[in-house]
Amino acid sequence: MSAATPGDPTLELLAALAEVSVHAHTLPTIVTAAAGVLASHLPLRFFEFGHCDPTLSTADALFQGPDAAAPARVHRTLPGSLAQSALADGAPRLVPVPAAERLPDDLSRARAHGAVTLVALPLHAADGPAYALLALGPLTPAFPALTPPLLGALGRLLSVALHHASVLHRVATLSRRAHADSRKLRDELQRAVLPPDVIARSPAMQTLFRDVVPLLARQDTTVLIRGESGTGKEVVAGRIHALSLRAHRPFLKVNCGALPEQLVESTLFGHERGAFTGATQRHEGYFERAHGGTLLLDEVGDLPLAAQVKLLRVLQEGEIERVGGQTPLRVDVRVLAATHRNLEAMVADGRFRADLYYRLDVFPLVVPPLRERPEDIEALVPVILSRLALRVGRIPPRVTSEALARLRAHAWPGNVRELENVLERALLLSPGDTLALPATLGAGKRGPEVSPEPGRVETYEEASRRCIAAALAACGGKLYGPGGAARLLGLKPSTLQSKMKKLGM
Ligand SMILES: Nc1ncnc2c1ncn2[C@@H]1O[C@H](COP(=O)(O)OP(=O)(O)OP(=O)(O)O)[C@@H](O)[C@H]1O
Repeated sequence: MSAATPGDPTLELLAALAEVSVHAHTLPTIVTAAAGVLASHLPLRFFEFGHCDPTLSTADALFQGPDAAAPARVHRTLPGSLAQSALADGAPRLVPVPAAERLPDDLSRARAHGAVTLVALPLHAADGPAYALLALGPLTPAFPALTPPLLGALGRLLSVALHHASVLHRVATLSRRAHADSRKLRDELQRAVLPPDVIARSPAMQTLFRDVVPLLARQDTTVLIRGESGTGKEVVAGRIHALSLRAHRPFLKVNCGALPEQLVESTLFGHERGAFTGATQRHEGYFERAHGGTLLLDEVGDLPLAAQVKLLRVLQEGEIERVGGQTPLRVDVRVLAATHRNLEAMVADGRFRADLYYRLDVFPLVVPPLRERPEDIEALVPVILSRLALRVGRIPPRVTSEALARLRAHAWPGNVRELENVLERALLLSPGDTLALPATLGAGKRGPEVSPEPGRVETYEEASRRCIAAALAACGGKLYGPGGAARLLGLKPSTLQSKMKKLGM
């Protein structure tokens, strides 16, 4: 600095470099700005600039500065031996390049017009010592203006700029990492945290909801959700949709078992006006309405064979044809299918198409029956009671440990839906603040058979429920076919089904 006097061009040069150190935020911008300042204040016709880490041992590594964004040109062009000698004693200095030194093309061209000199400046960067190297050439009479004090001041200014750059670089890296971490955490949280009304306390359900469902949600494959009636297959399907990229698009559910046979196709695929008597207007089916989203085909085993063929075509080709329509329509729908039936047996009987079965069964998923996860019963009871009580404007009643033990001991052939029904009845029977369970929960007891209280005659409904539940429990929940509850009770499958519906089982 001693070389500078007010009005001196050297002072102006330092002031301009000070500006650089304040405003430049990355090493390349420091380099470019400093180079611009030097070029405008010193009549140099050529120079290059870079910084390097003297702790790296080989000459090549010497030019690989700690910042990957450092100007590559210097890294490539300055011979390592030359740079090492320029940086040898750690003091700011000018090193004339010997005439015999082999130089890269660009510096050789510069040397054709005069000598080339290196300027070595020790810098103090945030992450340890570094050096700035300037290759100057060809020299002009102004060159001696780069005196050692000026070089020292230049080095200090560049150190400050480099320090800023390095701190900013770290802040930017940390902020990028923090962003990525928070995104990851949010995703994990979304996966791990279930909505409060979805219960998964048992290990089996935790694995299902925390591991399997998020994994399936990320794919766009068909999933076949299996499990006894009322186990929560629709709840699982809803979570798959909610965690998928289709979450902001529709999630529709159609119960294939509840559709009148002659309307199955038009309900699923739509129909054109006049396609059949009564088709007074064009109608969009479930597939069209679910476009972009997810469609749950509940009770897929109940689809008539004709509709099965059409469904297979949609799954394979992504196209539907409205009933009475001529042109296929492209639809983008993720299909989830659910069933409580034994589809393998139905395929063997010819009631379900084998090709459709294999197409649906891409990823089979089984929701275990409630009797296999008593921990969930305990957690479900307060959630269901709160929901039911809220509906009728009551405070949820207290559940005694005896009541809970009874609920845990029951076999729940109708699973969570049956638990909901029992609790609804119990709530009606409990005007006070303690839940009173009905004398019989149903016939699906795991423990010793509990008969109605002595002296009380069972109602017809209670007896039917107990009888059906016992048959279902004996058949492991299987309704139809050999070893099914219908055969055991001597009923037609459709009769058993309608009785169960009537009883809310
Ligand atoms: N894990 C759960 N947490 C809270 N409620 C549940 C859970 N599983 C099921 N339920 C409730 O139980 C009832 C039946 O569930 P859902 O309709 O999903 O069963 P499903 O297996 O699809 O039945 P179906 O075979 O009759 O179609 C619903 O009211 C649902 O909200």
